[in-house]
Amino acid sequence: MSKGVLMVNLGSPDSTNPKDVKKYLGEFLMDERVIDVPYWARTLLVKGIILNTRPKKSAEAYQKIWWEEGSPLIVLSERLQSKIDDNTSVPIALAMRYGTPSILQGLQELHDKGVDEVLLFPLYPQFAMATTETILVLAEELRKKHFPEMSFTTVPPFYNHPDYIRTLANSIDETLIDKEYEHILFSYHGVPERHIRKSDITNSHCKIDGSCCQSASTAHQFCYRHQCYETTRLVAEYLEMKPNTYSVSFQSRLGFDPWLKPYTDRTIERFGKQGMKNLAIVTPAFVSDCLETLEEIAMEGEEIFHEVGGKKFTVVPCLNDREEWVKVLSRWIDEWAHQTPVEA
Ligand SMILES: C=CC1=C(C)c2cc3[nH]c(cc4nc(cc5[nH]c(cc1n2)c(C)c5CCC(=O)O)C(CCC(=O)O)=C4C)c(C)c3C=C
Ligand SMILES: [Fe+2]
Ligand SMILES: [Fe+2]
Repeated sequence: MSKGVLMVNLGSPDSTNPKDVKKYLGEFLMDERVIDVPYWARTLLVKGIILNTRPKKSAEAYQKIWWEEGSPLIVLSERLQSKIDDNTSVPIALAMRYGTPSILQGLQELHDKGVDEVLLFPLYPQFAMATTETILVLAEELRKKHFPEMSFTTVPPFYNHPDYIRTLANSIDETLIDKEYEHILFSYHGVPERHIRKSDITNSHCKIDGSCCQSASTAHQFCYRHQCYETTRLVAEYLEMKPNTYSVSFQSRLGFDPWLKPYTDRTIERFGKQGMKNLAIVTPAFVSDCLETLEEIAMEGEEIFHEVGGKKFTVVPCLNDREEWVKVLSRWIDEWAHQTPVEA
């Protein structure tokens, strides 16, 4: 048996051309775990409505953050892969759930290197059906179809792993050490409330009323909301943050369904209106900076804050390819690769 790793991130369009953005959004939004309505309704909504207007607007947003080497999300994921590769002897392939390099290409790359035991590594700290689950389902479909001899092990969501919490806390500390700030906002990507109910394996725990996520439940292994609040609680504990100096919000909502609240844009606006002058913001649902952090938070968020009287808006970068994070991931991979199988 030969081992290898497939790291999977979300993906980006091939370029900022509206045609490429449309192709990417089409693949992304037609995923039944992203827009989880019957196929006919999804087709009507995505192909009939969203793809007629959104690609132009999204392309303009991508143009503001695009780098010479390409999409920040892809470039940063490649840098992470390359640095981990330097630290471990295990073959590491990188794939994107949407766009390229695809999961099929990543598995093929590992297969060509003789790998038949794959560590599937979704690059998401918190579980969501629109992120972790869709990667695992597609990878398994492709394995069965193209690589039946392969076996998979999956890296579980690491939202509460001490190594992740410490690395995230250190990155916050490093960014904010000499900065004045009154409050840290932990802004996570949002999901429709319906997704939380669908992922509730008990069918009864999640009430989305603010209390369920604090009472113990087996539902929490698949509860994005619980996992976001846990990441926040553990980082706050690690940094010994005082109550009321930090809070949680959810960004990037799309459409008219209720999404997880409170919404980030409205929270930033409220803080400014209440007289807050120095706000810091961290985005723990993203391990790599991307459109949602570089444009929606660092540009739009800052603009909202300034419009309502805020002065200083400090954004903590994602973990990206920072050294401590590379070391953590390399160690996780090495520990998996060198563990001795448990005897039956
Ligand atoms: C119903 C729509 C969406 C759900 C649900 C959703 C969940 C979700 N997404 C991320 C991470 C990222 N999303 C990004 C971009 C993005 N997300 C949506 C829609 C949903 N996301 C859209 C339409 C877009 C594209 C941009 C736009 O038109 O607004 C990105 C950035 C990609 C990039 O190229 O930089 C990331 C990363 C998570 C973690 C998540 C659920 C927890
Ligand atoms: Fe998203
Ligand atoms: Fe919950």
